[in-house]
Amino acid sequence: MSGRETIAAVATPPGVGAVGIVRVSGPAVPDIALHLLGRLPAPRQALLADFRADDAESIDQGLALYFPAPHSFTGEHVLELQGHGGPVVLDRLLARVLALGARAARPGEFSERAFLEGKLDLTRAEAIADLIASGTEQQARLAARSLSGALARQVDELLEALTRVRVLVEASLDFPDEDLDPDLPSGIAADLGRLRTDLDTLLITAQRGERLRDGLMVVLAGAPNAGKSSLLNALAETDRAIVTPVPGTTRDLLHADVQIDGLPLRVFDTAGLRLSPDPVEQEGVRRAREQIDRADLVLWIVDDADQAGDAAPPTDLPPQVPLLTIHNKIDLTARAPGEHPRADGTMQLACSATTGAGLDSLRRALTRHAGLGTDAGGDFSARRRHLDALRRTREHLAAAAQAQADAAPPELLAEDLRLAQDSLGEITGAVSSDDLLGRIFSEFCIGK
Ligand SMILES: Nc1nc2c(c(=O)[nH]1)N(C=O)[C@@H](CNc1ccc(C(=O)N[C@@H](CCC(=O)O)C(=O)O)cc1)CN2
Ligand SMILES: Nc1nc2c(ncn2[C@@H]2O[C@H](COP(=O)(O)OP(=O)(O)OP(=O)(O)O)[C@@H](O)[C@H]2O)c(=O)[nH]1
Ligand SMILES: [Mg+2]
Repeated sequence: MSGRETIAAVATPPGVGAVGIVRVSGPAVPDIALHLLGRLPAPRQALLADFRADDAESIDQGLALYFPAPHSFTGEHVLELQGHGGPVVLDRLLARVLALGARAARPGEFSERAFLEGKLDLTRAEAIADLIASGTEQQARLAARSLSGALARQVDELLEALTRVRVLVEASLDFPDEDLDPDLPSGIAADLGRLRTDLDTLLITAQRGERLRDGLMVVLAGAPNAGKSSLLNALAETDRAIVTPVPGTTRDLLHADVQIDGLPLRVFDTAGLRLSPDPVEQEGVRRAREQIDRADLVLWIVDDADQAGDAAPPTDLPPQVPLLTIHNKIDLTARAPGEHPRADGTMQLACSATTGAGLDSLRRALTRHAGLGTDAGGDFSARRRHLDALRRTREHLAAAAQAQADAAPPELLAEDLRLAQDSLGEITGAVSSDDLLGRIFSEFCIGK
């Protein structure tokens, strides 16, 4: 810690508030406190004091809190100056602290130091940012669970199990001529099997957590005039998109952010897919297809009157994107609203954008698609970064299991396990690189 610079920032949001906080962290804190307050506050005890300018005149009267290292948020010496919440007061206070030897903190730098000082693992640091940014109660609840360590604990348990297997394998490498337990290979196989099952379970929970954090991208697609724009408006309860009886009305991509039971959705309206001589419409169709490729879910909209019975969606859609067929305009036909099983076992959903019939079923189908239909009590918020690391871990473990089954040289098995451990360790930061840390903490707000 010594030798590190002392950082400072306004920790409260810009604008006017009852109270505003300047936070300072680093080795120069005691010295800064002496100059600014005339004395060092007793540790962790609020001190009412004048915050003094260099001419000893008072900038503000406020509460000062001193957290000596290592018992602070960052693990360094921390000084909190809780003044009156006006932008000019806080700017003057920050300028004074900078003049006394601190430098302005970069976004996320306090949390980064907390991580580097071992106060927070990466999932908890990310959970702080997610908690602050959460837009729904559900997101806030899950982020709070991650902040309590729900993800970190499970990753640590897996890391421990993985380490135990590695120890067994490395032992057989280091002492190849010893009389090792003849049951060792089957023991390793069993441990590996359990590890892979536990990892898959964690991956499923993390996927749900990621969907709740980032939301689902849902794309409305289909033939012109099917009622895509009308459905966007109905789901968003606005007049976001232009609706006319003219096929080919929508050309640009439009989207609306919609919340269903705390699940954030970004719903895209697209140009109706058809061959058109009109270059503007062609471009619209190109953009629609691009968006379909990126979707978490495509709602394929058909006009119920146009479609006899079990209409199958076109075959030129990307096979990896899940698709739900929606029969719209059922107010004009005899079809009952809600879900109907199709002959091939998949579902189709019937609704009317005009009357609203069947829209509740559609909303339920959307939350079910996000994996939120069930009680999710053990959940936590997760990020794409965590999913990537879990998936890479899974691949390395699969390779390890294969090497084991093939009775491959133990060096290969050991290497796969080492790679698996590195990938898993990235999640909490047990294994990390400067590049990774830079990417994570630069997304935080200043003062955090
Ligand atoms: N005024 C204020 N409120 C705040 C924060 C802050 O920094 N200042 N926080 C900041 O984001 C959050 C609280 N998080 C904190 C986490 C750890 C410590 C801390 O002092 N930890 C020491 C002592 C622990 C103990 O006494 O049990 C440590 O970990 O050693 C302080 C705040 C939210 N509210
Ligand atoms: N009766 C009835 N009419 C509907 C319904 N949904 C949409 N329409 C009508 O169908 C026509 C086309 O609706 P849009 O929402 O513009 O259809 P679209 O799929 O966005 O069409 P394009 O943008 O041209 O691809 C309009 O006249 C709508 O009022 C419905 O559920 N019932
Ligand atoms: Mg439209």
